[in-house]
Amino acid sequence: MLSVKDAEAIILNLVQPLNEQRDTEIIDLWAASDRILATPVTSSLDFPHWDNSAMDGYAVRYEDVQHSSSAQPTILEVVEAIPAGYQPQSTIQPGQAARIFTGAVMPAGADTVIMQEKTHKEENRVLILDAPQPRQFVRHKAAFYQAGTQLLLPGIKLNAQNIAVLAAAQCPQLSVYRRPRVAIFSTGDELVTAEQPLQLGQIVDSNQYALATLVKNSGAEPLLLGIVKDDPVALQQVITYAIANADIVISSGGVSVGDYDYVDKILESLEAKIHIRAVAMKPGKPLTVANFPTHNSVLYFGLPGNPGSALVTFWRFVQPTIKKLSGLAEGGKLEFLRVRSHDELRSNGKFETYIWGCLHLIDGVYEFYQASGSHSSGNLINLAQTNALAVLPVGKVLISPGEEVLVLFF
Ligand SMILES: Nc1nc2c(c(=O)[nH]1)N[C@H]1C(S)=C(S)[C@@H](COP(=O)(O)OP(=O)(O)OC[C@H]3O[C@@H](n4cnc5c(N)ncnc54)[C@H](O)[C@@H]3O)O[C@H]1N2
Ligand code: MOO
Ligand SMILES: [Mg+2]
Repeated sequence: MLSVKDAEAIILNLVQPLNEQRDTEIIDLWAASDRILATPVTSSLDFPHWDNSAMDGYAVRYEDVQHSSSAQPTILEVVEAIPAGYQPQSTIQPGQAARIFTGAVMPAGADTVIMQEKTHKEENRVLILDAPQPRQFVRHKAAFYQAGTQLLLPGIKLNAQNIAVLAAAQCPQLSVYRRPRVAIFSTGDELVTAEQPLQLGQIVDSNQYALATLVKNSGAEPLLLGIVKDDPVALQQVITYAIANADIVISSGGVSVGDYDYVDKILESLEAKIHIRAVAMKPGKPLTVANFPTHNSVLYFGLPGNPGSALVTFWRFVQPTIKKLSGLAEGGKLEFLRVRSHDELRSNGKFETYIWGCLHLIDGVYEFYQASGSHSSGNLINLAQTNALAVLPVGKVLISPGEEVLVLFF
């Protein structure tokens, strides 16, 4: 059976990232949070835009004040006050200073700022009580960034820092990748919505709620196609619609070997190329991944129906796919943390085993706590309030308390 690593490589190889020419939209900077920048940004502004003061104090000529001390202060004439936001009016001559405030433009002639605490003011004169370093407390024009050079690279996620830089560079509108569209539906005659009364044998379609949330959290747009009966005609209709209207299609259920598990058969009837039918992992063994000759860039994930299996396969395979597809420069590689396990973790050693639980910060160090209760992939309940999956590779049957384990943090 295919290993998780090989399955991941096959899947990521099938992903065709959004196109930087076609798949973009212009948005307002106020709406940019978590979007992915599609084009490089340069600015015609230098940062700082002009030499300015880093302190409240006095702008002086270094050569005037270089030998100052509290015993022998230098006395300078204060010729003007320059608050932030105002243009200096004078050129500082030998023996002169300007009162200046943090962020205010340095006046011509001055090259150094003395902080207020090292001075003593007497009417229109100031006593400099300390010898400064040359050019101290001046933030020089273009010291942080030079106009015309690369400011931001495409493929970055727009967080608060990046958005602040774009605002400062006066980019009120910008080009970002469109959000990937992800169609989601659930299969099964036993499924009802959260509002419907339950008859014996029925179960709420919780997967669709979970998957919609995960899709949104991954920066994509869910297209919810509801519950589809275990009926080949209905399944064929919904899959045909989904592949024509989405970048990724996710179904849950119907991918095992039961008489009513139709997904693979319908995909074959639609001439899909099925790249993966099962993966050596637990939970999540019956996983189907396919694409279509007619809709070459659309990827189909038939996730197993058990709630634990659907979530684990999403985290392990679908989330990195969405990331890579969405234009993120860092692509889709998952990052695992190496942490200490608080609990004993067990596997049968035959499959790569994913155990859900919580990462807790203990004295500044993450530790993994296995969720209590059944780890059956049919048990949804103890997945609540978890934030991590511990991974036991094939062949590893036991992680003892205190031993290190690789963990996927979500
Ligand atoms: N003979 C075998 N039987 C099974 C095997 C196997 O290898 N041989 N694999 C088991 C494993 S492992 C899994 S995982 C499941 C996968 O089953 P399917 O993908 O075919 O899913 P269903 O049969 O439709 O449902 C399984 C289970 O999950 C519940 N379910 C389905 N959809 C939802 C949903 N949207 N929300 C909540 N719960 C859902 C469904 O009621 C079933 O209980 O196959 C095993 N069998
Ligand atoms: O592989 Mo299944 O996902 O263990 O229940
Ligand atoms: Mg089944």
